[in-house]
Amino acid sequence: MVRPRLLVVSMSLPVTAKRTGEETWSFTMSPGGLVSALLGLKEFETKWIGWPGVDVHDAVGKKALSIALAEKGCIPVFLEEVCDQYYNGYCNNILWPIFHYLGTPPEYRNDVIITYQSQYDAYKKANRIFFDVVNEHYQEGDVVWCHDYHVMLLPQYLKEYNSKMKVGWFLHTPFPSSEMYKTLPSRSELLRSVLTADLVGFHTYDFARHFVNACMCILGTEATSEGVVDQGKLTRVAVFPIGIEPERFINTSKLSEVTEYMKKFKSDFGGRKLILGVDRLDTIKGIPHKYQAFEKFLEENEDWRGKVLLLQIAVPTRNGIGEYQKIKDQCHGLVGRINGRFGSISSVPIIHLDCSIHFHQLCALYAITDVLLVTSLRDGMNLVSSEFVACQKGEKGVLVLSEFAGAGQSLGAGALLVNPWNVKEVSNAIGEALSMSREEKEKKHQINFQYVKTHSTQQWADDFMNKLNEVTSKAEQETGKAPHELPQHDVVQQYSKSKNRLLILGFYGTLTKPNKNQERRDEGMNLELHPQLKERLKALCSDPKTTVVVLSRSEKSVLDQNFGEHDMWLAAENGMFLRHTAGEWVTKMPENMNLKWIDGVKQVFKYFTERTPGSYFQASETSVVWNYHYADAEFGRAQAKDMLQHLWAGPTSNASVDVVQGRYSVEVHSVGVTKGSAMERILGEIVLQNKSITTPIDYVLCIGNFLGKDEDVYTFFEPELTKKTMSSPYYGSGPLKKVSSTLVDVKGDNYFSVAVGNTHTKASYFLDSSDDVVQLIHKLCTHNNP
Ligand SMILES: O=P(O)(O)OC[C@H]1O[C@H](O[C@H]2O[C@H](CO)[C@@H](O)[C@H](O)[C@H]2O)[C@H](O)[C@@H](O)[C@@H]1O
Ligand SMILES: O=c1ccn([C@@H]2O[C@H](COP(=O)(O)OP(=O)(O)O)[C@@H](O)[C@H]2O)c(=O)[nH]1
Repeated sequence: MVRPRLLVVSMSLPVTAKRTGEETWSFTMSPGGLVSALLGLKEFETKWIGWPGVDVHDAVGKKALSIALAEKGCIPVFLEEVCDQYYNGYCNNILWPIFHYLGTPPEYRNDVIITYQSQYDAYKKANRIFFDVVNEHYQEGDVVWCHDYHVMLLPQYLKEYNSKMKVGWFLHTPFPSSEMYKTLPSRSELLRSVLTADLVGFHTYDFARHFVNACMCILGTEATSEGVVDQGKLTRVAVFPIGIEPERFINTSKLSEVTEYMKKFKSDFGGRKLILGVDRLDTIKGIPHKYQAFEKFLEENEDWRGKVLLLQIAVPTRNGIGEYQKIKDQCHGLVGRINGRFGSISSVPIIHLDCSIHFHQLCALYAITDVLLVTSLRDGMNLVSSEFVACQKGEKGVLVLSEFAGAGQSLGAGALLVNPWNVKEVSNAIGEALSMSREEKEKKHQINFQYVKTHSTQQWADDFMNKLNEVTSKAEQETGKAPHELPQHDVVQQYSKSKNRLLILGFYGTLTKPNKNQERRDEGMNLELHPQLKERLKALCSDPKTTVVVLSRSEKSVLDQNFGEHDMWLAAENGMFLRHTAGEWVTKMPENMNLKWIDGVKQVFKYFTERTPGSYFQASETSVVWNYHYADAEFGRAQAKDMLQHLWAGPTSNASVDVVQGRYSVEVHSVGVTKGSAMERILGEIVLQNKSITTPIDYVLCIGNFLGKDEDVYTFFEPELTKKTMSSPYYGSGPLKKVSSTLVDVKGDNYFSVAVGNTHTKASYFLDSSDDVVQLIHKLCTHNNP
């Protein structure tokens, strides 16, 4: 099978560069799990795009570094002056703490606007720089795999530029509950961008669920078992727990150098039991909590004093950030205190090392460890746990693992899970691990070893890529059916040529002001006519060759209020009532329409409104709608489900009604009340009142932001369907009889059906927002005089 080339994009490259001369560079491996994990991708032709860990300002240096990195399959991204504000600022001081439930750091609380905004600007700039580099190296067919919170805007930049690029985004950290995520000022922009990717991946179900939930609460998208649906477009969201490259650890542990280290360390530690900690010195790793728990253990277990050593490898990280300096001091203080309390002339209970160690030493330590202690307060996965499992030999050690690490979900069965905030619990777990029987330790180890062996990095990447390919090939199949961007030039040209035009316009989302933030809570507010439309509509409607119909689900009074002054047709309640603004309302309900169900439905809606804060309902003459735009989204949805049960069991059980679920609404109306079905009657009335009509309608433009059930209006005028409709009994016996053969003359090039803000539609074309509708109307009314 030919695999596509893979462009991996992450903030850091796997190597950190150091300048050794004008044109010479040396490299060390970058720390952290993301790098370790991605180095395990062997079966793809991979180019890695990222920051080389240094600022380079001169062209000679950049060129030399690019050449040296190219030999390692790496492409540098030079971030220059934005680097500090971007990496230390927005990424690691805003996104990182929020994603790990630490909240916004204190310094931002007094300086939210300046600090936040300048750092977010740097974030945007940096993402643009990443975009430029990806673009420069992208070849058709490549897959672009974006990693982590550093590049959340990248999917959007890539897709805007080339919608055919296959783009995946994977988050290595937790995605927090929406309650925490909501505090981020740029919350919706980041979510929207991530949703443009073809596939979005997380380590655990919790993180995926939180993401889907945040989209639902903040953007008002829908959740399905496959992912997030926004305006009909589905973004797949799935869970891919990362692994390690087990063979690398297993084989390295067998090397003689490693065996030598094992012997040496054992002798250095003087027969004491070894508790090991390996973490970047990061606030989320809970190192102070680990020390406090160990102190408690020593306090309560006098017998173990002098017989156990806690060795903590605290790998330096993010030195440019104040919080990371503080945590270092805090750890040093605690170690001093505990060593002072429980140490002796010949030994101390804690060795804390502020450094990284050689891979062979790391494997040797993993191999001889009795207890690996992981007390992360939050951790995306924690690969150290898996590495420890892979390296264990002889009598096995025990994994004590924080329940707040992603690894807790995959290695929990073979570990002692702990809440790192509960010092006593961790202390007890240390005791339990140290005294566990050999058999029990072996049993636990085997469970985890099987998992680690079978869930490799390669497997993880294969799963992600297979899913991405599946998703994108499905999307390609569907692209043929997708609507095209409205060719506005043709729309205007055909308009100029035509003699009798019909314009059918929706109201909400079509002629109202667009929701700028694109957040759910703003949706219910935009019920007023777009401010730039008034004059333009006036001009449009005063053209004698143009008939304008506003076809909305709104009530008569709302249409009167917004459009009463123009020379046009108003079709309220999805066409159940119709009037020309010069005349009175007439009822256009089908005969024998039974509306007896309305009172019962109103009672159910009233009941749920009282019990759902922020919800409300509106009853018109032919339908009842319950809205929960302003209610808690998740609760609103649960209530809506419950409401459906009540409706089906009660007032709608024997009634001929449709119950339609909108994004934040439940609507009940008589069967078949759709905009498309109303079109026939509307057209009949227009013709009837326009007795002098001599020219057939030779231009139809239908624009809306309609519910799925109302999209039948887009197909109503399609040339083949129009012919069918013309010969239907309705026309034969009704008011259109006389003009039926000459009523509508649309052949396709003079018919435009347009969905606003929705590319998953039956309409042939789309426009992005009502701002575009305003522009278009402007062009139509100035077509002779632009
Ligand atoms: O490059 P740094 O800023 O120094 O940070 C190192 C990496 O830390 C984070 O790693 C995460 O990825 C691991 C693998 O998926 C996961 O096991 C761990 O729980 C995470 O914390 C960060 O997400 C990376 O971007 C950094 O490179
Ligand atoms: O001196 C060291 C010790 C460990 N590690 C590696 O750092 C990674 C830590 O990954 P983890 O997922 O546990 O946490 P992260 O640092 O990514 O948050 C592991 O692969 C370790 O082998 C390292 O780079 N240098």
